Amino acid sequence: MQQSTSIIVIDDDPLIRLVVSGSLRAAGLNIIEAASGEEGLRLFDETGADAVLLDVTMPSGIDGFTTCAELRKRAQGEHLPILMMTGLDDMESINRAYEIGATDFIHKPLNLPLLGHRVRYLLKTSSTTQQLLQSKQRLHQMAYFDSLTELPNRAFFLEYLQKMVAQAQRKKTKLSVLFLDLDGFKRINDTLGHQIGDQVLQIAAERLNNSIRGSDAFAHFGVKQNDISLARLGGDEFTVLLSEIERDEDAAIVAERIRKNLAQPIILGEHELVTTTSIGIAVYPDDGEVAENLLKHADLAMYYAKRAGGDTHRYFSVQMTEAALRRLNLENHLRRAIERDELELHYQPQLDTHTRTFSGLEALLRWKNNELGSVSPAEFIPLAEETGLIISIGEWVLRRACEQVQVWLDRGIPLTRIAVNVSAVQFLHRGFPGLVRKILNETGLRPEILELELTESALISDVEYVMDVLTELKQIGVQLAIDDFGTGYSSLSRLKNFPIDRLKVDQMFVRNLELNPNDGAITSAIIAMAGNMNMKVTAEGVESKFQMDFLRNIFCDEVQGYLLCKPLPAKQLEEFLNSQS
Ligand SMILES: Nc1nc2c(ncn2[C@@H]2O[C@@H]3COP(=O)(O)O[C@H]4[C@@H](O)[C@H](n5cnc6c(=O)[nH]c(N)nc65)O[C@@H]4COP(=O)(O)O[C@H]3[C@H]2O)c(=O)[nH]1
Repeated sequence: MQQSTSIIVIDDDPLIRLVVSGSLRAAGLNIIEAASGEEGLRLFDETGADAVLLDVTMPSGIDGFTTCAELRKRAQGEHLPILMMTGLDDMESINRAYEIGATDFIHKPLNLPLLGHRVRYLLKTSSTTQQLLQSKQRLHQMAYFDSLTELPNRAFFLEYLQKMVAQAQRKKTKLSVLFLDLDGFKRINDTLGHQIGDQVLQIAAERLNNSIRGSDAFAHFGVKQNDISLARLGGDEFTVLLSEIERDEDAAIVAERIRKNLAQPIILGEHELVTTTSIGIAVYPDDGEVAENLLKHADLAMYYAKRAGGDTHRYFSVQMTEAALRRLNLENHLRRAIERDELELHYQPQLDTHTRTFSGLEALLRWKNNELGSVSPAEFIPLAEETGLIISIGEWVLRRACEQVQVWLDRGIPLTRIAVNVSAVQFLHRGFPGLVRKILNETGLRPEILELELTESALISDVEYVMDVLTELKQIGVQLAIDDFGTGYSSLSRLKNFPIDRLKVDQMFVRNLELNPNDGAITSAIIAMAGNMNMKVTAEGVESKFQMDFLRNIFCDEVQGYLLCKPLPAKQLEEFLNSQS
């Protein structure tokens, strides 16, 4: 036992103090003497102690029981070994001593030679108990808290939510679960690395905490309110529980406060990041009567907020479940579409307005499934992007299109270009340029024949990374086009830094040419500016002669649309091209 181990001996009898202290000092312990309960408490507060020896009867002040109870109330005294000194047959005192929190007792007259051993034994068992307690606390922390943000985790949240649902049921009140997901977090992680990703999550957790501070949602749980009013479920998913709301709308007020706080830019070194948040809301009892369903429905509502473009909130509705079932069904079938040979490419010709010949083709994906019938790419491409299936599907499209065009070129059909749509997810996936190079090698197609149609959204993330990929693609020798131009975020001045060969004006402008003179003006301006930047322009969705003439008059390089030809399967497209020559 170390000399620094200190024991407070509290007894009003100076003789007992003397002999007890002497015996304990001889056992190597450091002794502090106190002549009353009050003095003992004061000394404990001032110096602390590893154990206390305490006389039961001290007539002049507070007695041993009160002193023991007072010691136990102190944070430091909760697990303090307290040895009480009682009369030999005083069963009542012994029982009371245990009830009040004494660790053990010794009776008078004291057996002094044994006293040192007794106290050392007590200290030893107490330190083992302390260690057990600490490991229990650590285990609890690990099981119920997330180590990165120190927020409660999914297990904690679900248990707590169950309790709160039971309470809401008893009290006939409403509660609300908010399910949060950071928009574009995966991209931050992928492009800037996990360390930055982790920092973003920590900052988000802190902002969340600040957003809900002051709410009393967790007051009754016996854990500090700010620690548990929200949880991190994993990844970039967080939840907030509002355990009592009056009206459904109250949840949206909280959601909006959170959304705005989280949308503030985050500065990390030289990076300025904006992470917006999508929030789904489910309200008890309407949206679910058990915790798991409420959480599931809030998650589903979050997914709809995300699909609406993110940075917003959505309330759960029953229709969402139906749509989710369809989505799940679609996803299951889509996973096996390639191996079941359900995918096919159609090709739509593009007309060169200067030479009046069909110069290029756009490959458009079609999916026909026995159970689902034909599914529109507008429906399954976003699903493929969300599930990551677009990586294998996109590779299939690229290979199939290159193979087919090479076959046509070998047959002497004079094609100068095949345009293939590339999703943002696919473009930003590591190794995309390598894949393009590999497919060109495998199929033997000359690189300049292949044009990759990128979306504006692919270009707005990490500018440096995007520039590297574009440069590598240009080194391979392929052409680069921006699809659906005019509707997205890019301005032409931003695009001028990128090595882009062509803009495809969005169908929306072409559709309104007859009705809205503004759209005509915008289209003319895009064509003029693109010309200045050495980019060609293709107009999509041309359906009428008026649109065609208008576009030709403003020197649009190429047009594509139902007026000329619908997207056709390979065989029919070949017949169409042959009929034109
Ligand atoms: N109203 C009208 N529509 C016309 C006309 N001419 C062509 N279209 C349609 O307009 C869409 C043009 O393709 P997009 O803007 O790239 O838009 C495409 C593209 O974003 C995506 N997509 C299609 N195939 C692929 C693919 O292989 N990979 C990826 N990542 N996306 C694809 O799905 C979208 C929709 O494809 P589709 O349904 O094939 O729809 C095609 C095409 O069939 C017209 O005169 N009038």
